[in-house]
Amino acid sequence: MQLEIKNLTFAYNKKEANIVDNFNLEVKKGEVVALVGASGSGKSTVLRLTAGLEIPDSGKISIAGQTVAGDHKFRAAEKREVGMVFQDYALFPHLSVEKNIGFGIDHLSKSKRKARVKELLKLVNLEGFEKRYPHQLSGGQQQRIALARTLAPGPKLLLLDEPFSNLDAELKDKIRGELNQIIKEIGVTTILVSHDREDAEFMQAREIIMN
Ligand SMILES: Nc1ncnc2c1ncn2[C@@H]1O[C@H](COP(=O)(O)OP(=O)(O)OP(=O)(O)O)[C@@H](O)[C@H]1O
Repeated sequence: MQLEIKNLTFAYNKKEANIVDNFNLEVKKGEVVALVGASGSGKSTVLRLTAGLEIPDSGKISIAGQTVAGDHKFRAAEKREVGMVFQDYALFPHLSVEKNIGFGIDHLSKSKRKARVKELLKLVNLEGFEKRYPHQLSGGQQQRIALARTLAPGPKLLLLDEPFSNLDAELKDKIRGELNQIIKEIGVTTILVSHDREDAEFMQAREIIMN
């Protein structure tokens, strides 16, 4: 299994009800899974726990066979090799596209990093955009750059939180198609959060209903 979640339980406020309560999930390598369900059902929280942005109250999370949370272990977010794209893309506004994408691969030599950035820009169909800044990009282009940045280090797991929520209907169809193609092309194991089941169908994802 690429991701294994066992009896995961978590509350933001420990005096209140659990937001995630005994949640279980197994995702195979290369699989695309969609967490769908009502607002407030804890979809984003499951992603945050998987990424290492929250500490579970109990239960266990394993990525590619290694325990990252539970059994008295906790691996920090930056050591999990998990890539997450947030709803608002969160590109660094003061950095060029090239530097945004290169952010997570600064362990590579300058020439290798440059080549990797080029490769990713090709993947997301934005060749030649290296020197642009986020404010010079459309919403859809920003989203693709955010995806390229997340994919740059070659994550074991790609987490997408409502990736289409900021896009108008027409753009949404286009982006969904492109995203689907990119994910399938590189075969990255993906968990997508959406309040819209149509997104899951479009991405040919296995649906997990949360409530
Ligand atoms: N940092 C936080 N502190 C306290 N409560 C929080 C925090 N983040 C989320 N919550 C609460 O936890 C619950 C689950 O939130 P979560 O974002 O996981 O749901 P969701 O299913 O992704 O919803 P949506 O579709 O609206 O994004 C909500 O009731 C929310 O108000």
